[in-house]
Amino acid sequence: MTLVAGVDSSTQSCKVVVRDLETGALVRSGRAAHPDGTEVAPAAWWSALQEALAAAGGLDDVAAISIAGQQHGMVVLDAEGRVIRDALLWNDTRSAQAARDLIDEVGADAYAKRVGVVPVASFTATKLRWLREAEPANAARVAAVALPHDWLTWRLRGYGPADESPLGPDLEALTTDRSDASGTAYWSARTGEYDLDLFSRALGVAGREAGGTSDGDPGVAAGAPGVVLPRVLGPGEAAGRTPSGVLVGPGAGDNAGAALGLGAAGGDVVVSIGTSGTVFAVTDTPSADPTGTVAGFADASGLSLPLIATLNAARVLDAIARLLNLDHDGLAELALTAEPGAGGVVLVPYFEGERTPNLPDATAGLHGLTLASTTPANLARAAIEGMLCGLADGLDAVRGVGVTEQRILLIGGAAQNPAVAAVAAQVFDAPVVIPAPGEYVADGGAVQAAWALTGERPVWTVEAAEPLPVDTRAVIREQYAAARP
Ligand SMILES: Nc1ncnc2c1ncn2[C@@H]1O[C@H](COP(=O)(O)OP(=O)(O)O)[C@@H](O)[C@H]1O
Ligand SMILES: O=C(CO)[C@@H](O)[C@H](O)COP(=O)(O)O
Repeated sequence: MTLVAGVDSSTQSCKVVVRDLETGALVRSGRAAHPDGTEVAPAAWWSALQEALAAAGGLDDVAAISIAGQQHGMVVLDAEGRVIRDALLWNDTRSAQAARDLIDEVGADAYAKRVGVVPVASFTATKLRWLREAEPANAARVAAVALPHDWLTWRLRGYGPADESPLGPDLEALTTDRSDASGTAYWSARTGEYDLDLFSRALGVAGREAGGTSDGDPGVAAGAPGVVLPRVLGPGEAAGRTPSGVLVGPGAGDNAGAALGLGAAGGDVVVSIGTSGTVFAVTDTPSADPTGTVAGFADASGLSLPLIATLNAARVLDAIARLLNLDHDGLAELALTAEPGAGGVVLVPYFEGERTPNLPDATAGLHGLTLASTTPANLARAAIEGMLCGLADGLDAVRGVGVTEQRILLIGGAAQNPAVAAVAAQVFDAPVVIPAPGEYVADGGAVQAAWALTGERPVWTVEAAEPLPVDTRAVIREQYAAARP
């Protein structure tokens, strides 16, 4: 049996799946936790990857692997291949002013036309601008900028600081893929190229794409001017091999990874409820929304991935469950005892600020409280309703760039919660399908590994329950629309 592995290095944890190349059957899996916080030492991802790989039985009998991961995080490397400072993650909002400054200089329309996105604090370019202004000494040392999955892929192939890696700090060997590059705000899904002017506006120095074509190739001579940006691999293109010879696929941003793992196609809209809430679809043509609500990302199969993301999803439920002293099942049970609309109680869940809508400094608010409506059950339901209403607004925005859906595929840690499923059928006005419990981002990595190994995208079956019948309760979105800013 030939085995392939996929990784999801996500915000909260690292997950590994090992699958049979022929059938796609899950053979082994493993996971390990990531530290909390919006600023994380990449070394923690590397040790979580080792732990999750060991839990999944290691790579000795695995032919190929590919790493998908959280998007946008800023990993800055010096000329010795060392990480200069902790990575700022996608949900770190300190670069909100930097985003506004970049838009003022370039224009929202121009950004959308050039790179398919308008900067918000999540995107890498804004984090580089923040670094340049807040930590100029660190900015001056930057020799390469990578995303989380780029850096892990590079380390897995044996690169890194000389005292930590067999192949040393060859920055020219850095790679990324189309989907993750499209989340930087300096790479265009439309042209398939870096926009080096937008990069230098962010960090204040010139950038250039790494020249190495694969392990062993000489690439651009070390010391060539300009900050190194990872070479952008196409779908099915290998990044190289691990020191022990395992083929390494291109990797992907986690949402593009999930689309690949699910086999999402025309008519499918994916709603993912993990740390982030995301709504996205695979489309033939890139989108360019000048309002910046919908990001015109690339997918991991050569197509496009219009996407909205919220900063407040599964952890809203974690917080309210904690407050009510319940576990996830207890929260579900309690929420389902309340009526749709939660007796008029609305939770606008901007606990971490918000990205959709773009309100980086917002906080959460509870509305509609009366003495009669202030019950644990209404609060539990309001948390689920508020979180899903944010995503339903996002679905409307994704429809606004021309996406039409026949069904919604609901995935991510919170999708298995029975109350989330039931309320989703009341909030979304389209059939909701819940795929079998699984790690679809890591599965996308396994698809990439198989693709890089054989030259063909594998066709594996994804099990799913019957669609939930549409059960729209208009009150839920109406009262949310009245309460949110
Ligand atoms: N049954 C459940 N109900 C609600 N939330 C859940 C449930 N199971 C897991 N979660 C939450 O889902 C999140 C993890 O989901 P995941 O998709 O793995 O996130 P990420 O990929 O961002 O790390 C955690 O916040 C976890 O508490
Ligand atoms: O910022 C985005 C997408 O633009 C997020 O979706 C991140 O990619 C984090 O994903 P999770 O860890 O929540 O899956």
